[in-house]
Amino acid sequence: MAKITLSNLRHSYLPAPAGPSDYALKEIDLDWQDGGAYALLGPSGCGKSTLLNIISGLLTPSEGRILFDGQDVTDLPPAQRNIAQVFQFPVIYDTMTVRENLEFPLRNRRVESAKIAQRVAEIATMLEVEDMLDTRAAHLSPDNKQKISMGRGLVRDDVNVVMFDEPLTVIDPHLKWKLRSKLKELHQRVKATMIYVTHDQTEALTFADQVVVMQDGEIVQIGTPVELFDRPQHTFVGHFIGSPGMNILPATVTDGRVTFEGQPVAVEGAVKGEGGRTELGVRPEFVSLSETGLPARVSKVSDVGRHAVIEAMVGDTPVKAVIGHAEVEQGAQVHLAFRPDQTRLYRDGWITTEAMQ
Ligand SMILES: Nc1ncnc2c1ncn2[C@@H]1O[C@H](COP(=O)(O)OP(=O)(O)OP(=O)(O)O)[C@@H](O)[C@H]1O
Repeated sequence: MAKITLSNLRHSYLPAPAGPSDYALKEIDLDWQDGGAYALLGPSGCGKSTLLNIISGLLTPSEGRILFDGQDVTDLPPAQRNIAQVFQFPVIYDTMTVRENLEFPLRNRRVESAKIAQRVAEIATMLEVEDMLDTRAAHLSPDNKQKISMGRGLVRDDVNVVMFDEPLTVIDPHLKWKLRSKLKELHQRVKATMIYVTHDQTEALTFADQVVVMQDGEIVQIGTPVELFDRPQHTFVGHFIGSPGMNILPATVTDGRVTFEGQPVAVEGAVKGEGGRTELGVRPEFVSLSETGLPARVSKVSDVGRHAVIEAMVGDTPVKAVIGHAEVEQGAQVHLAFRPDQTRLYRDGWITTEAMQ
């Protein structure tokens, strides 16, 4: 396994890019540590596949270098990069048995028979497919085919990185959670550097120790799932992660004091900088109903199992709050309180409050 360094990477699909908007990847500097479990998370079109293809060598970046353990591989073709990839759709040979499919990447590398048998047995146990080893792959369900496809990606222990590109796309929804946690467990056992590409926050947060969040060709934050939830560095991360996402509310700052819809709001710490577009960020989990606070009218109540999500209008701005059952009805006049240590200020999208000590 290897540490992977992306240095000053930029990529445009246009022959003569003029400005930043012509770049599918704007400026990427990033180290993927040896043995780490990473997710690359972002909406469709943000540049995930472009970045993955640059790492695997299918695409040469317009600018910048890729290093594996300090060695420049930018000009190496995919076959010489020693990478295993698992794609959205299963890549297996239908005419072979499950065992032969798992053996294939090792036979291709002329690994000795005893080692192949041992490795295939290990992977089959981890994936819980021992009882299918002699079944012809054509007879497997789509879920099991994808499991075997993952097994083929994991069976070699000499690859630099294993990359998963939206691997749960074909998996039945009720089996997704099972495979999600299985993959996490596999990482803990195999200890390979793994990069998991997805637009699904649940998949990213379940699998990864570090999540790399991308938007519009840029990395907006790298952090643990808890860090991304607790203190989003950018409004995009706040909004994209969480269900529902963070409330991002227009705010005014005068002499370091913050107001929202004409009312003062306490934020987590001192406000830095000045000018630009200022917004408050507070997660619905930290908005509560209170005796005093921002006057609001409840416009929507959705019961979502263990709690309810309400939307309440403060002036012209909707604010979401997670509250207990039946605390309030649609149309009710209420007051909202934001928990100050969980209320952040953003300037032009980026966090601008100092964290509370
Ligand atoms: N071969 C190509 N030629 C021109 N533009 C491309 C090409 N491939 C991707 N793009 C553009 O580059 C940007 C990033 O696309 P990319 O496929 O990397 O995003 P993504 O995050 O992987 O999206 P998805 O999840 O939909 O695959 C998009 O604006 C896309 O339209």
